[in-house]
Amino acid sequence: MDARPPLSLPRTVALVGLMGAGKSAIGKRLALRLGLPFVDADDEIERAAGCSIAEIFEKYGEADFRAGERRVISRLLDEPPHVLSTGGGAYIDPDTRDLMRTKAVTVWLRAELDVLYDRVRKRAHRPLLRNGDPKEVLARLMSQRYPIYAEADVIVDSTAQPADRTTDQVIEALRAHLQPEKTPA
Ligand SMILES: Nc1ncnc2c1ncn2[C@@H]1O[C@H](COP(=O)(O)OP(=O)(O)O)[C@@H](O)[C@H]1O
Ligand SMILES: O=C(O)C1=C[C@@H](OP(=O)(O)O)[C@@H](O)[C@H](O)C1
Ligand SMILES: [Mg+2]
Repeated sequence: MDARPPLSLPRTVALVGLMGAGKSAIGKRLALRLGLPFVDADDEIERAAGCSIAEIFEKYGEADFRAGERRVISRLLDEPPHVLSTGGGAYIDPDTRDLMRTKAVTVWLRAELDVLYDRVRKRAHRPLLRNGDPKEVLARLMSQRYPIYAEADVIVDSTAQPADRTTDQVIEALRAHLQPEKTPA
């Protein structure tokens, strides 16, 4: 039993990381545990566009998707504190990253290539993984994006362990970041 007071969040917690890191899955669990609303930015983009992310990429291309993503995330970051799972490229866009830096506590769910691949290979809805070998695409994106995700406020490893355990680790890492004086060394 944890006798410490519940973690209170002054700002939205935004989860970042590559496709398959578990941003959506861990985000839902984290919101439940913290008693906060959960929002998946990708769902909000689909709702605003009236079509799927794959269709947005097909019809308008990635640049238009990023512009829509920026608008939606900007709107969400002006709402009261919640848990926000973002799509893997959101934090890579410099303007969206600036918004998230200013208005959210950012958490990078860092995962190894085999873990990511094992999670994404079962589903085909991610447009960036449809062109070429998905494992090679993920490896390339890791080398491009990991130095940028590393700028997040908090970093937690998303391993093959149960998702609830990773959620516990996110909560501990947030506590250490937000209330360092109350966290035992
Ligand atoms: N330990 C785990 N942590 C996070 N996700 C997991 C785990 N084990 C299996 N998964 C599954 O991996 C898949 C990819 O996760 P998802 O949350 O969609 O990632 P993202 O939003 O970062 O792309 C989901 O179907 C999720 O249920
Ligand atoms: O990495 C990316 O650029 C993308 C990740 C996806 O979200 P998930 O990371 O939740 O799969 C989604 O936003 C879109 O397909 C683009
Ligand atoms: Mg997701």
